[in-house]
Parts: sequence; C-alpha cells; structure tokens
Amino acid sequence: MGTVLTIHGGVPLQGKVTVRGAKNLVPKAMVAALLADSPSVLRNVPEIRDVEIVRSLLTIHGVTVAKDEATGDLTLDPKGATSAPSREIDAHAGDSRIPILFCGPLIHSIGEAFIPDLGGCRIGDRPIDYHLNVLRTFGAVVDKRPGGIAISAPHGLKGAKLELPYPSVGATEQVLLTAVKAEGITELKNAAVEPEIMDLIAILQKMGAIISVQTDRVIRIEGVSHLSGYNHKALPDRNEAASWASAALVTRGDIYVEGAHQSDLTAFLNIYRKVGGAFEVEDEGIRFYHPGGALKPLVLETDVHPGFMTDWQQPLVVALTQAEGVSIVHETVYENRFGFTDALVRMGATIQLHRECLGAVPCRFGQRNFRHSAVITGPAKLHGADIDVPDLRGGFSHLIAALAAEGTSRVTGIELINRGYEKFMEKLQGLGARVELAETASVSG
Ligand SMILES: CC(=O)N[C@H]1[C@@H](OP(=O)(O)OP(=O)(O)OC[C@H]2O[C@@H](n3ccc(=O)[nH]c3=O)[C@H](O)[C@@H]2O)O[C@H](CO)[C@@H](O)[C@@H]1O
Ligand SMILES: C=C(OP(=O)(O)O)C(=O)O
Repeated sequence: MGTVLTIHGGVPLQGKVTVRGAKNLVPKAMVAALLADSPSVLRNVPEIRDVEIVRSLLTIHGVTVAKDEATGDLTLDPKGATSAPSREIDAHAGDSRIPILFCGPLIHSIGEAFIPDLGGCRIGDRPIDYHLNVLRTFGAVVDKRPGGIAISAPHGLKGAKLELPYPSVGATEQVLLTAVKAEGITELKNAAVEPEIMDLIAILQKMGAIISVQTDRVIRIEGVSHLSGYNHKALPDRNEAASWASAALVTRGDIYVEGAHQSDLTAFLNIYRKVGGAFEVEDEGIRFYHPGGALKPLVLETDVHPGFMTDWQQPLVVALTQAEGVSIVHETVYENRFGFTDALVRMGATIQLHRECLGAVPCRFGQRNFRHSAVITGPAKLHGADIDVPDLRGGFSHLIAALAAEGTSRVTGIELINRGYEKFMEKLQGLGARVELAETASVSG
C-alpha cells in the first residue's frame, strides 16, 4: 500500500495560508525544556512530524508533554527525566536530526545520553564531527555503539573556548544547549546566527541563561547551575513562508502568507523582487504574487544567515525554470542538494549541474567532485510526470512544479513533506489546487 497524490496542473494558487512555529526552532525549544527544573510552555507549535518525533523522544525520557487541544500549546515538564529503554530509543533511529541536540541537556539532567543514528534530509553526508568535537571539549566522553552513540561526562561539563570550522546551525545549538549549564565561561567563534538560533537564545535567556551575541559570529555564555521553565511563542517558519512565496510565483498565483515575518526573510525578498515576483508586507504577514509579464533570470548563491538560505533554493529553482534566460545557482551549504532537479528535467525543465563553483566566491565543495552548481535555462514548458519525493524541500518543489505543469502528475513519498509543512494538503486545497490523495496497492514511481 502507498499514498499517491494526484496533481492536475495549470491552476494559479490563490488565497491565504498561515505559517506557525518554525520546524528549525520548535523541536529544539522542546529539547531545551529538559534543562529546566520547572515546566515550560511552548506556543505556536505546528503539527509536523519533527515535533511528534521529539515529543516521543522526550516522553520516553520521562518528560511529560501535554498538548492543549484548543490552542496546540505544549507544556513540557522535565521533573521525571530519566534514562530511556534502548529498544525505545532505537525505534527513533533515522527519524530526524534533532536527537543529537539531546546530548548536553540529557547529561545535565540525568548524567548520560544515548543518541540514535540521525535522519533528516539526504542532501549530503551530514557528518556530526563538529558536534562531537565540541562535546569532547566540554569534557564529554563519546562512545560509538551500534545504532548510535553513548555520551557521558564523568568529570562534569566545563565551559571552553571553541571555534567551528564552518558556522553550522546544529553545532552552534549544541554549544548553546550544553554551555548554559556547564561550569564557567564558553566562547564560541564562527557561530551560526540564523533567526532560529536567536530565538533559541531568547528562550534560554528567559530560562535564566547568560548569553551574549557579539560581533563577528562570537557567542559568549556564562554557565549557571539552575534554569527554570520558559513560556515562549516560537518564531514563524520562514522556510515554509518562502516555499509558499515561490509557489505563488511558479503558478502565476497570489498567496497571502499569514505569519511571514519580513526581517527573517530579507535575503529572500530581495531575490524574489529581482526575479520579478511582487510582495506586499503587512503587519501580520506578506502577500506574494506574480505581477504578470516575464520572470527574469539571476545569479544566486546559497549561504549561511544573513545570506540566501539553502532551504529556499529548491522551490525558487522551479521559478527560475520559468524565467526568460539563463540563471545560475551555486549551492555552498550542502554538497549534494540538486538531486531534486532530475525530476524537474523529466518534467521539461532545462537544468545542467556542474562540479565547478559557479559563484562569486569559491566554496568548500569546489575541487571535490560535487555537482553543486546549477545552470537553469528558461522559460521551460513543464508537463506532468510520476515523481517520488526525495526530501522535504525537493519534494515541495516537485509539488509546485506539478501544480504549474500541463497535465497530471502522480506523486509518491509525500509523507516526507509532513516533516516540515503543516497540513499541506489542506493548504493546497484551500488555495484552489486540484489535488487528490489515494491509497493504492502498488505504486509505480
Ligand atoms: C533541523 C534544522 O535546523 N535543520 C537545518 C539546519 O541543519 P543542520 O544544523 O544539520 O545544518 P548545519 O548548519 O549543521 O550544516 C551546514 C554544513 O555544515 C556541515 N557540518 C555540520 C555539522 C557537522 O558536525 N559537520 C559538518 O561538516 C554540513 O554537512 C553542512 O554542509 O541548518 C541547515 C543550514 O541552514 C538547514 O538547511 C536545515 O534545515
Ligand atoms: C534540510 C532540512 O531539514 P533537516 O535538517 O531537518 O533535514 C530542511 O528543512 O530543508
């Protein structure tokens, strides 16, 4: 049995969608609740799979997670925190990237952690060497075991001077979640400063942490011995907002994204305007629309914040297939994030991948045989196809390509999209998309 989504293309998406708390913040805020000695309340929580995974991981570690059915708010009470049965931890292997962030909080609360093998999008190797190196510098002992890693700190966790080789989001969060209760002062150089990290810092500060964000990617943390629960409204999901914005452009539609927050999307909005999209910023959201006429090609590089976020790249590439002329996209964050373009080419797009850095600045992947630059020639007439969703953003980009295409597409593997897009079927239907879900006995991709 499998679920097949049938999409009849050619309908401009029009209407309103609401984005709630960010996938890249909410699960981490839930992990932070483990650091407290009283309950936390998290608001604006989306119904996505990554939240369910972390809820389950917290629950098996003795944290009580209660959901207010009317508001969706979560109350997380860590007072019963304890080791989890390995069988139940193993069941979470391959689920998401968040478990690695349990290391510091679990050591602080119960003295040890067992972290199952990670999941998340397959868009490169996604090693965890930075995470393990910073944990070791704090004094943790890391033991690789079949199915995961065991971590403990027989002599406690102590603040340290650290520098990341690259401003990794997850490794910066690892440092924050560990340093807040480590003994002494931690200084992190080359930290990531994405808005979701700033929101995590806001949460930790509400809990009683002492953290200063200094110039040039330096974060300084003074460890404290106790933290209290927080009450926090998660920042909205800027990546989902950017996805719907691209959907409006690709389908020549008009979508008001309630919850979209201008200052978290500055780099995206500049590119959106340059490619020929229009937007109107309101207090509660942003209206994104295709103003008519031809889209313009451009040259674009993904980067860490405040640059153009890598998770915005895939849906925007679909818009670039409709621009008049040649666009270049240089992916500098992940070495293997253009796999999704194969399906776009099958749908009629002209996209060539190159190993060279086709950007202003050579990146880490230049001489290493990774096809991480894309040349997109438009406008291309897209036609429907059978597609198997490869990953979260790639999958969303396939959906919007199918929505713009002539004819019918059959999409499998859409469960992956639930990991980051809340109620996307309802949202698509609300925007006028002609989509149908069906269960089938045999699925051909
Ligand atoms: C759940 C979550 O928040 N996911 C986001 C997070 O992923 P995530 O935190 O996994 O991404 P990172 O910022 O850590 O990764 C950036 C780069 O650093 C490399 N690296 C990272 C860690 C490490 O130990 N070693 C190493 O080499 C990665 O392979 C990648 O090339 O930030 C990414 C970059 O903004 C986003 O695309 C993801 O949506
Ligand atoms: C890469 C992504 O997520 P994750 O890090 O959870 O795999 C994403 O959200 O596009």
